[in-house]
Amino acid sequence: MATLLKHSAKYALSGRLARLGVHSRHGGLQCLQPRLLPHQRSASTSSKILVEMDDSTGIAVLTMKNPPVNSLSLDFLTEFSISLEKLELDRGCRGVILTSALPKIFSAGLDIMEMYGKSPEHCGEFWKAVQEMWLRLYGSSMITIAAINGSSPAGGCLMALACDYRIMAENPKYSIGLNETQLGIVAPFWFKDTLVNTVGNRAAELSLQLGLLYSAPDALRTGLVDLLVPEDKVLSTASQTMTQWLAIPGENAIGSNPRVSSS
Ligand SMILES: CCCCCCCCC/C=C/C(=O)SCCNC(=O)CCNC(=O)[C@H](O)C(C)(C)COP(=O)(O)OP(=O)(O)OC[C@H]1O[C@@H](n2cnc3c(N)ncnc32)[C@H](O)[C@@H]1OP(=O)(O)O
Repeated sequence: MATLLKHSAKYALSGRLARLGVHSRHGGLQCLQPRLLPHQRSASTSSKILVEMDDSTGIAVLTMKNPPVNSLSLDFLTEFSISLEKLELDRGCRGVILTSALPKIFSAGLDIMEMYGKSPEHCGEFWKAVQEMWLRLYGSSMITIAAINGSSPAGGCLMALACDYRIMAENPKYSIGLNETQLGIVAPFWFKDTLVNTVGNRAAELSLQLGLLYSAPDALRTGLVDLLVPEDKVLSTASQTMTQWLAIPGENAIGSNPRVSSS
């Protein structure tokens, strides 16, 4: 079941995109430039998300700006999914870097106020939006990199785990992890499997059962993140890393992912 996850998410969305007449944009090798000229950039912004697209590289930076902590409210989730869908439909976009505009916080996870004292209808709508966002991100046919420039508990961590690669600021004060058990939430299967796929069975068991939050160095040791860099280098490193990933021709990077190819 675990290995089916990413494949299922991609399949579900590729089916939907195919119905819209959209096919993979991953073409051959592209000459990528690390620096942009202003006319090569385009930006679109909604109240909670800023999307900056570099047409010369095919790399978009999606910046979350939902103060105070980038919590995943219904409005935020909806804007996020729409932004990602637009990028998915943009044949020029091949990679998305996900980051935060807020100091010290990547995302605090689900907005707890959306789950408190709300009607069953609202809760249903909210949970649907959560799953929609997860499907879009985890199943994206673009390369996705989380540039984690602050703490990222619970759903914030899961958002980063849904990306292909995670780069975190090496600030020991920042923490990341799936601490839902501490909050009385039992992890659904897709949530557990996403962690198992990333850190392996034993680390996932400990992490989930104890609801552990890891410091940045411990997150690297556990494999929860792939790379630590100085705080002011998180975004530039994400761009360089994305350039390497996009240099892999065609869909090989996605097709070579064991989570996809073994299922
Ligand atoms: C891919 C798809 C994925 C899909 C994802 C699917 C996930 C499924 C399961 C996930 C479950 C969850 O995420 S449940 C949510 C779990 N999240 C948490 O428990 C996070 C708790 N928050 C924190 O740890 C901290 O706030 C942290 C983020 C580190 C920031 O600390 P700071 O000291 O800088 O700031 P604070 O003073 O604590 O918080 C500032 C204000 O923000 C509010 N705040 C903090 N967290 C909040 C939150 N989650 N929702 C609403 N509001 C929050 C506080 O109440 C404060 O409000 P004022 O007092 O008014 O100023």
